Amino acid sequence: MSDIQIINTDSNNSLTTAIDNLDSNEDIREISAATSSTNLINWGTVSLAWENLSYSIKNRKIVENASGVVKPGECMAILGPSGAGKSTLLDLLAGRKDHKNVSGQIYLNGRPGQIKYVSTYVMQEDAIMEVLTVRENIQFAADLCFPASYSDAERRTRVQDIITEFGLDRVADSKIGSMFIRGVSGGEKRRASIATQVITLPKIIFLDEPTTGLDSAASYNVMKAILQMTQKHKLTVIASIHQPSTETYSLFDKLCILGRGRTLYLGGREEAIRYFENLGHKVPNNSNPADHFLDLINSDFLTDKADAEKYLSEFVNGFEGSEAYEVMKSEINNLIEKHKGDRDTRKISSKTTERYQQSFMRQTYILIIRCFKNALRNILLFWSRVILYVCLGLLMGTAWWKVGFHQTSIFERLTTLYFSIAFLSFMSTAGIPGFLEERYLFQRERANRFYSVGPYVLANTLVSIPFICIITISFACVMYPTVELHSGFDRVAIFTGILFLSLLAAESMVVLIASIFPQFISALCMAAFFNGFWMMSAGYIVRPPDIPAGWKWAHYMDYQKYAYEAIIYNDLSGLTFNCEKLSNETGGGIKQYNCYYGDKSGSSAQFSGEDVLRDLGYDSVKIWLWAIMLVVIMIVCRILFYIILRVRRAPS
Ligand SMILES: Nc1ncnc2c1ncn2[C@@H]1O[C@H](COP(=O)(O)OP(=O)(O)OP(=O)(O)O)[C@@H](O)[C@H]1O
Repeated sequence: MSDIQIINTDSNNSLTTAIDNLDSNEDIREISAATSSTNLINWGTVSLAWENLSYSIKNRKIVENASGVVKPGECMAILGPSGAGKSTLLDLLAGRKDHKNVSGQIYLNGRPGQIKYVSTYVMQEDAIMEVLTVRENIQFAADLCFPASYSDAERRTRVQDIITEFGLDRVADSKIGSMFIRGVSGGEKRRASIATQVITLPKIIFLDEPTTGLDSAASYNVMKAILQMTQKHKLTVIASIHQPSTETYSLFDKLCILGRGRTLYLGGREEAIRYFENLGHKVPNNSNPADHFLDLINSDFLTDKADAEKYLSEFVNGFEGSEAYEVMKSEINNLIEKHKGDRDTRKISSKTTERYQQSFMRQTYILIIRCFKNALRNILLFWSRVILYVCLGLLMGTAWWKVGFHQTSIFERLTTLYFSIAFLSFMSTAGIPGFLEERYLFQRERANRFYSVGPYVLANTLVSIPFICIITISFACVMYPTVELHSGFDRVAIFTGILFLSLLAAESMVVLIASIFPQFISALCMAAFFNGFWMMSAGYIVRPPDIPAGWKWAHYMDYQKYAYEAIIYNDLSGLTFNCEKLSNETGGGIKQYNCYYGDKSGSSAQFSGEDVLRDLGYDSVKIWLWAIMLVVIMIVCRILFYIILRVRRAPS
């Protein structure tokens, strides 16, 4: 019987299964559900072993013939010089590499298995919301990934426990901190980030360089917290690490030392000193053993390639002929032998087959609360835009102060309205940094199966609505009365409503672009490019009849066209404009008035807004239909956003 015990949380019936023979997707899905829902529960322990693991790219062996074992309660460090293959080995063990380039075996409790369903991979970069407190971040993670059967009190207790385990009590209610808010220290931030990702106590934890960027004291505290958790909960932990200090090094139980993808040593940390001493490389007194090993095996600076190969091969051969190697091999064999008779014992109850802990609606609700808090506190996301738009409203108000009803005001009205749509839409790009930060967190949490794409997209969409509403109203309140556009509640309401829908469409387009181009500069460039493109085809810079036939499609796809035409129609219809007076005399063919629109015979002193709309070709605009078009464009962008997130995986 396997060590892996899965408890059915819904029925409280104990089910036992082995994580093996998971050939069909159905099985994988079931195990995934069961394991993630029971990580916190009495689930047994998992040992990880690998044999003859190799990984090649373009005929180059990045990891070669690696074998090893890590048992529950052990914390192993993967050490090696830069480019030795530490991250690659970690990724291989975590099942994050393309199978077609991988050979060898990975065993969970001595049996082949699907590792990603019993493990968590903690990446180097912090994945945490900077404007939330340490406790809020951990609490949201707990709300998302604990089984629904857990009460609020149980979740809070577990959150407090992990805060204490990671030594974060003192800063539990401090914000993480961003460029605008002074927050916790780098080490505390790293610990909080790790805590949010391992709160379910996955049986195996992979950490990619968890101490990168931290000073030695902070690194020590991070590793100590991880080690305490490893021992307390009998977890299996593997971390790649770059030059640990003596104190940090002393926390590891095991070492795997790599050189150019080959295993130069794998075994106990303390035994490593004796092992290298036997090879004639005694660790000098009062020196850091990790530094000594790394100096010893670093062949990068041997100019002759053959010499470097020979030098490393001596270590590889030395290890393969050593007692440490025999111990490792017999540990792997014992595990395989012990679990030889294990069979996939039972089908897991259908009640445990949900992939996520919370229902779709509950995931959406939790994410809405979190996104809302983030948007409320994250100055970059919306508030910077509110300030910007109010300033812009003031600027426009002073530039086009009370435009009036002379025919020359028509040009000013068209320009003001076009500028309102085009520039405000353009400024949606200000939300890119905040969105990218949130997207990064989404990728990490999705990879750890906290929630699915649908709830995230829905939460992101719904939360943007009230904030864009605030932005639109604050701009309209300043600009509309100062420019003195068409008065009346209904006119103001239509202007604000159309601007609001246009900004929603612009926002949807920006998040879509940023999801396709997730690096800040490329997202910014592409968003600017598309905004420029829509500005050009909206019908103001190039009048609709003059748009070349080959570009007509862009005009009809352009959300700015619908917004611009709708607010022009809203403003001009029902108004009367005065023509330029040329002469007081009448008769004899003398032109009394010069009218830009309407009756141009010279006898008419005024023309209507409808005349202007007809001349410009906007007389067939239907405001409600154009508003629907804006909603359709927004929905299409959001659906594409969903599809992009679904098909795009987090970079490994
Ligand atoms: N996808 C890839 N294509 C080509 N070469 C790769 C790829 N992935 C890794 N490598 C190469 O494999 C070697 C090992 O890379 P890896 O990132 O695992 O090393 P590392 O020990 O983690 O290095 P560092 O400590 O500098 O992060 C490097 O020489 C790297 O250039």
